Amino acid sequence: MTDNALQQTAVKQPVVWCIGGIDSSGGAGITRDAITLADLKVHACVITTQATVQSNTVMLSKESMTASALNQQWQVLSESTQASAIKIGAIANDEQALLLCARIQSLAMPRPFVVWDPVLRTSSGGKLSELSEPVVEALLNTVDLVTPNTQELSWLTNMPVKTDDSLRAAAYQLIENGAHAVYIKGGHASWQTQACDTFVSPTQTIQFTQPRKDTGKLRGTGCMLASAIAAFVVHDYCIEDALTLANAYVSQVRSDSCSSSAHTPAFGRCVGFPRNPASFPLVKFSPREPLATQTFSLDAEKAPLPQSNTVISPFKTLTQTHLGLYPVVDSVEWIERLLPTGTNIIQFRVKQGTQEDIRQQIKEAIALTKHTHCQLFINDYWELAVELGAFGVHLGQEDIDTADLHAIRKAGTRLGISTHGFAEIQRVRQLKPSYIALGHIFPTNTKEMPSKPQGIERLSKYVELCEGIPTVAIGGINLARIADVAKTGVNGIAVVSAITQVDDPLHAFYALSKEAGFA
Ligand SMILES: Cc1ncc(COP(=O)(O)OP(=O)(O)O)c(N)n1
Ligand SMILES: Cc1nc(C(=O)O)sc1CCOP(=O)(O)O
Ligand SMILES: [Mg+2]
Repeated sequence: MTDNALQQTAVKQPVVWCIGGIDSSGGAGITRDAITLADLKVHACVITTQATVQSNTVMLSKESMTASALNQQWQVLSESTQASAIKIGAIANDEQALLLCARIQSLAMPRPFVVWDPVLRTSSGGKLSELSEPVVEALLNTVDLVTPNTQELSWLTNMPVKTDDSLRAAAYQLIENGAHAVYIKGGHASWQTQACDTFVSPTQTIQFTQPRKDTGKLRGTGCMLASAIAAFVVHDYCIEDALTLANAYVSQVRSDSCSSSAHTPAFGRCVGFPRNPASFPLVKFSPREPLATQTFSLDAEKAPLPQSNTVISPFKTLTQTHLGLYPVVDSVEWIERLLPTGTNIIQFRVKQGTQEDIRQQIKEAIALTKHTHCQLFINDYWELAVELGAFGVHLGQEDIDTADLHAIRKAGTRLGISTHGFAEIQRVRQLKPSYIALGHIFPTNTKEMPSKPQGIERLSKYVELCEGIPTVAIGGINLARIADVAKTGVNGIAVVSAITQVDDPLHAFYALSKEAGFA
């Protein structure tokens, strides 16, 4: 590659500024950050806080930058590049920290996302940071996310972190102290049987669980994680997905480094975008509870705890997994009208009406489809669907917090669940539903969506991740877009307006099916 071509590649990629120490052994610090970012198609610019002399087992010495040298590096960078995100690692002292706080606060709004990995010690045993309490607080108030391990969490809060309860209390304390969000790495939490990372923000708690893996000699996994989070944020993933992907990325590098001897173990290798479903964590969402009322003992069936070794029996499978076009309609008349197309699946999605009226309509819909091969899913009304013996029920993310999933499974009612990204997929994969819906792929006028449209590239990755569970794409799919959607390998394509808002719905059904290659 010519210098010119190299420069062009770099310019096209988003830029993350990495601020931290140099590890002369090459396993951690800003070297690790730059390698991770390059692996995830992000260009790293670096600002050095200190130069450390260390091997893989021991730290010999360190030399900190003066605040003025740090300032000069910042100045030079800000004149030549714009940071899409900033990743901070080891900060040597209060002077450096206060300078960084001031510089970050002076950035124009909207500021880039800032993640601080508060490295206290190196894995080779050396102390890297001497920060006073008020300065730690100033940093916590400035950055968007802080990613301590349990020892660093204890240092940041001055609280013991030795159990799940004390970990949660310390995380909540950090939020009370002004941190915007915290992601605690569970690798050092020796009391846990699984490796459970915990994200806490003022509004929610998310747990990411993996089986514990022998880390081998791999170093710099904390730097890797925080850099990967920054990379996925600048690639425009929502924070929940960026955390899920970063967790999966580190797990994939770990597995690779344990299974292969063709490289230096402390370095690991580049593995690229995480694609192996086995590397993804189980994800559990819960609202953040007030400190005083924490219980954490949620009903295991309503909100299953992420235990990667728990055996959950699957929901009843579909009778045909080749779903084809999946009309989503709001009346019995629509079902009657579309049944002659021979559709394999249809959804009754009604948002208005009294309970009695809806019960009557569901009864009629079931009667209409009973002796056909059409698989009828009832949206939202899971109790009526179970009671009246519908083929299946379709539920959204909020619904599965409250629905009695055990009752649905016991009744043999199939279950389809909506998802909108990697974190939600990892939340529901463990429930083993009859299908997973992936939305919304394109902008839609049918429903107000809080999430962004996913696009075809992400859809392909979601389909891969759902391995073994049938998938359905939904959202803004029409005749012009359906062929690209079908190429991703989804089992079904759900449409509302492309059938119900056109002059000739039957013709639209056949045309869409043909274009998708279903007919
Ligand atoms: C196939 C399919 N996918 C997604 C949805 C959306 O379901 P939900 O999140 O429950 O939202 P509402 O449809 O209830 O507004 C769906 N219905 N079908
Ligand atoms: C009901 C619904 N759920 C979505 C999701 O992403 O969960 S998108 C959507 C609307 C789909 O309608 P149309 O085909 O007209 O765009
Ligand atoms: Mg619903």
